[in-house]
Parts: sequence; structure tokens; C-alpha cells
Amino acid sequence: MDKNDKIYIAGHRGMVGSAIHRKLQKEGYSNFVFRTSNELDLRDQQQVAAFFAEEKPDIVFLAAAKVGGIVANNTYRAEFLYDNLQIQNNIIHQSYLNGVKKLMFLGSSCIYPKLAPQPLKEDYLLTGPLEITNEPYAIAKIAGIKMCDAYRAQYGCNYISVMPTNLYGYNDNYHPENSHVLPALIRRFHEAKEQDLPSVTIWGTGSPKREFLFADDLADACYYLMQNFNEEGLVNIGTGEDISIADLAQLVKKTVGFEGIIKFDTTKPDGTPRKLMDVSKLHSQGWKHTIELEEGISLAYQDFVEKQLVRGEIQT
Ligand SMILES: NC(=O)C1=CN([C@@H]2O[C@H](COP(=O)(O)OP(=O)(O)OC[C@H]3O[C@@H](n4cnc5c(N)ncnc54)[C@H](OP(=O)(O)O)[C@@H]3O)[C@@H](O)[C@H]2O)C=CC1
Ligand SMILES: C[C@H]1O[C@H](OP(=O)(O)OP(=O)(O)OC[C@H]2O[C@@H](n3cnc4c(=O)[nH]c(N)nc43)[C@H](O)[C@@H]2O)[C@@H](O)[C@@H](O)C1=O
Repeated sequence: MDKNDKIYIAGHRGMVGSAIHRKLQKEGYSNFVFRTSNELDLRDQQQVAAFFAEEKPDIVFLAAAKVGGIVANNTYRAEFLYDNLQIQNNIIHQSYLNGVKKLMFLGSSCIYPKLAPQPLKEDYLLTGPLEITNEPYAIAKIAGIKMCDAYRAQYGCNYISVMPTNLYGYNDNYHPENSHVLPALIRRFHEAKEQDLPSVTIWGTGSPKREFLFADDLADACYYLMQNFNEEGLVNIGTGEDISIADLAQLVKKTVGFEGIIKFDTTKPDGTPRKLMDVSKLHSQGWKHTIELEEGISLAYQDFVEKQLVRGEIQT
């Protein structure tokens, strides 16, 4: 990447896209092109073709997607498959037609088989059945990896794929039903404290384990790999450490300062029992995370409080 390259961050208002933007600004990049989903619907082939022909970006970060937690993935199965395939097909194909120098595709740890051995190595891709709650999303993400590899093999495009673990951070989605677990718990514990409630209920049994990476660490890794990684296949991005959902709830409870008890709603799905990333490929490339979970939850909670109380930006 050169300092005067024209950089298109698809999804620049989202949690990941905004973190990548902050990181690139910090590194001295300033030639950006952005479109919100209202200005450019990335599912629309003609709109995307016209945008690439007009703007001719040099570098693309593909961080736009239909994103959500376990219940959103399971409820809006059609949109998670259709929107994500459309968005990534349009961006990757138009990048090829318009001579984009390098593209990064963001997948997810849910591409791995539900019962794959732990930790999850990159070569476990397509070795077994997927977790059913997010199968449509995972199928779209797997197609994205294969699309980058196919354009590299046939046309020599330098398109790389990274697989982030579960993320959290600034600009997260705090929707009560559709969000991921960490923002959901931050909000629920905060509201319970505010309302002086005796208990907070979390979904599932509490026994599944998840790994969490702060979005600014992810952005740092994305920038690093954009400069140093030029191969087919995929690279996991995570911390290599996980925690049970019950223990995570205790951490959020402590950070928020809630004093009641925790209950479990076992009518809600647990999803994959465990999704611990093998990060040896990432570490061998020379990158490691810096923000540990407790610190990250504290930063995310401050951001939530500020957005909710000061700017009224949290969705209801
Ligand atoms: N959050 C997580 O835990 C994880 C996320 N990822 C991946 O990281 C990437 C970013 O996720 P994250 O930042 O969390 O998601 P967000 O929901 O925060 O942001 C997604 C962005 O995508 C844009 N977008 C969605 N649909 C369209 C559309 N039809 N046309 C144009 N833009 C659209 C939105 O734009 P606008 O704001 O303008 O509406 C939004 O800014 C995704 O690829 C996701 O799969 C991977 C692993 C975990
Ligand atoms: C990033 C990843 O995110 C999704 O997969 P997931 O890891 O299952 O994500 P999740 O954050 O929604 O849940 C994690 C765990 O936490 C439990 N849990 C408890 N209480 C709440 C709760 O209140 N909300 C949510 N969402 N989960 C809760 C929940 O039951 C589950 O056991 C994919 O669909 C896919 O999008 C993907 O790639």
C-alpha cells in the first residue's frame, strides 16, 4: 500500500470498517473513498459497477456485510445468504474488472465445521458440517474465500482472506435481539443496574466457549497483513484464548458494577460449543494482539455509556 493509494473501505461506518479507517488515518493515509448503504446498495450489481468505474480505487477492504449474533443469523437466514453473496460477488468482481491492486476479504470463524478439533487451524476449512444457526452466513463467507482464490489463480489478482474471531469494540451493534453476545450483555447488565433489577438472564447454558478480539486490534492486524501477506487461502485473526459465556457474563457484570444474580434461558440456542482460533500462522507472520479482554470490555462499556447517554445513538 502506498500513502497516496485510493482506498475504498466498504462498510466504513460499521464497527470493523470504522476501526480500519482510524488505523489507516493514524498511519498517514488520507485518500479514502466511502459510500453509505443509502448512497450505494452493494447488493446491486449495476450500482456497484458504476461506482468502481467512477472511483477506480487502488485498495479495497471488504468490511461490508449483513452481520449479527446467533439469533439474527438463525432468523434472517435468507438475507444472511443473499445479501452477503451479492455484496462480496459485486465487490470482488468489480475490483477485478477495474484493476484494484489489492483487496482484503473479511470472513469469520464460523466458516469452520461445528465439531472441528480445537484450536481451529486454517486447513480445517470444508472438512465437516457447519453449525446450523449460522450456516447461510458461513456458506457465503466460504464462497468469498473461494472467490478470492479463484480470481488469484485465474487472473493473478492479489486478493487475500482473513478470518476474524468474534469481535467487539467501538461502534458495535447493541440491538437487544440481533447483536452479538458481548454488546448484548453490556447493554443488559447496564440496564439492569440502572433499573435496580435483581437478575440478568443470558441466553443458552453458559457453557459454550468463545474467543474475543477488540476491533482496533483486528484493524491493526488487517493493516499488517495488507502490507505483508500475499497468498491464497486464509489467515485466522484472534487471540488464541477463549472463555465460557458464563465466565464472560461474570466479567461484564463486574465491569458494569451490577450486583444481582445471573440466570440462563436455555430455550435460546448455544450454537457452536467452541470456536478457538489457532493463531500460529498469524503469529508466524509477525502479528499479535495487544488489548486483553478485561481492558477491552472496559473500553467498549465506556463507549456504550457515552453513545447511549451523551449522543443517544444506541438503537432500541
Ligand atoms: N462483528 C463480529 O463479531 C465479526 C465480524 N466479522 C466480519 O467483519 C466485517 C464487518 O463486520 P462489523 O463491522 O461487525 O459489522 P457492522 O454491522 O458493524 O457493519 C457492517 C457494514 O456493512 C455495511 N452494509 C451492510 N449491508 C450493506 C449493503 N447492502 N450495501 C452497502 N453497505 C452495506 C453497513 O453500511 P451502513 O452503515 O452504511 O449501513 C455497515 O457499515 C463483516 O464482513 C463481518 O462478517 C467477522 C467476524 C466477527
Ligand atoms: C461472530 C459470530 O457470531 C455468531 O455466532 P456466535 O459465536 O454463536 O455469536 P453470538 O455472539 O451471538 O453468541 C455467542 C454465545 O453467547 C450466547 N449468548 C448468551 N447471551 C446472549 C445474548 O444476549 N446475545 C447473544 N447474541 N448471544 C448470547 C449465545 O447463546 C452463544 O452461545 C454467528 O452467528 C456468526 O455471525 C459469527 O461469525
